[in-house]
Amino acid sequence: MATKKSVGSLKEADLKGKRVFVRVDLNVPLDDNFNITDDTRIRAAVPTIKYLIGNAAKVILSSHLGRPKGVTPKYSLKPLVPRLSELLGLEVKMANDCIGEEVEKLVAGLPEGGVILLENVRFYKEEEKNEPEFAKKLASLADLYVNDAFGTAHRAHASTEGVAKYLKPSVAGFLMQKLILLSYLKLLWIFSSSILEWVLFVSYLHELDYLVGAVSNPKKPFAAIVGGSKVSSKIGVIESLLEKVDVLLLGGGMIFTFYKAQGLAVGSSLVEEDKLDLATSLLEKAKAKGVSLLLPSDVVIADKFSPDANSKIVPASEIPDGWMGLDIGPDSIKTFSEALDTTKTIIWNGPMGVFEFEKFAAGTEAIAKKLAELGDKGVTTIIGGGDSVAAVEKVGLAEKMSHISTGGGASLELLEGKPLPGVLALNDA
Ligand SMILES: Nc1ncnc2c1ncn2[C@@H]1O[C@H](COP(=O)(O)OP(=O)(O)O)[C@@H](O)[C@H]1O
Ligand SMILES: O=C(OP(=O)(O)O)[C@H](O)COP(=O)(O)O
Repeated sequence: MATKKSVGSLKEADLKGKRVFVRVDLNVPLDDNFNITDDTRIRAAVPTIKYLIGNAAKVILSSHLGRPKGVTPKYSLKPLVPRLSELLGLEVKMANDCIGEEVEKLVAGLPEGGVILLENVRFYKEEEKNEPEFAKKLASLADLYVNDAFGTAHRAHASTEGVAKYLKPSVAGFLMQKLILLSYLKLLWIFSSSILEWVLFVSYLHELDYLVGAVSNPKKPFAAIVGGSKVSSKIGVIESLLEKVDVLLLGGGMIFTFYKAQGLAVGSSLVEEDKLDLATSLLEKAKAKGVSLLLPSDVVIADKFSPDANSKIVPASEIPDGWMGLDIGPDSIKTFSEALDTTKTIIWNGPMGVFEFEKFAAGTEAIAKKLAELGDKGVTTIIGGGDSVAAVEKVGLAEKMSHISTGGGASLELLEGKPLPGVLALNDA
């Protein structure tokens, strides 16, 4: 990092009349009627966009939503336009595509201070493959590049990484700038011999100190809670978490791969078959390291993936064929709560269950309440991830947490010490 500082930051860029390609992470949760159930990520993108509008730039917003395979109306970004327009105080224009002639015409007609939102960039498979020709097409729409998509900073995709090669300057937005400062602070912590320098720096940037503390010097015991459904993306992170944490609680869709690796039946629960060996080795590693790795002892199972499914609570070892685990059970909530009672720092990514369905929300809500209660007692609590933050917002406890991060996988990879491609690609990184 910090190799090409001369090109400058967003504050130094000449913006008047310039077309700016802004990658944001607007991957927000939507319900079945396309209502936004949590707008945290939209709100987090607003300061950068408002700054660009205020400096007479022509703003071209790009984001993904979900993981579509090709053009899928369900994953259109259109439902976000009203909320985005409301937050920005102007009418955001929606493009029907993210590249091509029609988009070029829309961009050409953009007034200074105007904003268009491109359609879901993942409608093109070239996005995730980071294909140079696709990145060039995105780049051709603009004069400069701003990346403010912290939640997607761990992905080397065309709109998060590739495009930076063809658009100069390419700089961080304000949300991402926090991240770059964070990386700097990490190095400072490692190399600084002056505690005073460190204390001064951290107090100056106090909004970062929770994450910095968690990354470099957590108050111990340190616990991580990992759940959610992105098992293949996140199971690998557990290996490095085992180097850092004293307690590791697993929930959500993550657990069934571990159960299966132990020879338990998991019915039709979410399982990553090719991660069974990894799960076994993680259990062994936890034991060897003396990390208290807890899997739920009971689960709430359902006969279908639906809010009105029949449900029952069973021991983890008794999931029948045809049933799937959609939440952690009451005994597990109790055990997890007790394990958290003695900790001083907690980082949480991934809901404990399918909290979007009331029948399977109890585990996530109980853990959110536990963190809020511990936060009141001085424990540092950090929540990251689109759905995890949505869950905590849903129960009205976001304000109680020490730090809310828009990134789940990105925060975990940061904690792992991995360089994030979306940050490295920038001129000011
Ligand atoms: N047991 C489970 N089976 C399937 N999906 C689950 C399970 N538990 C939680 N989930 C789902 O995980 C999703 C969130 O996962 P993820 O994207 O990894 O979290 P985040 O967005 O916080 O990083 C939620 O939509 C939730 O419904
Ligand atoms: O929601 C996201 O990450 P998260 O679920 O880890 O918080 C980001 O938008 C990245 O999405 P991806 O994991 O489909 O690349």
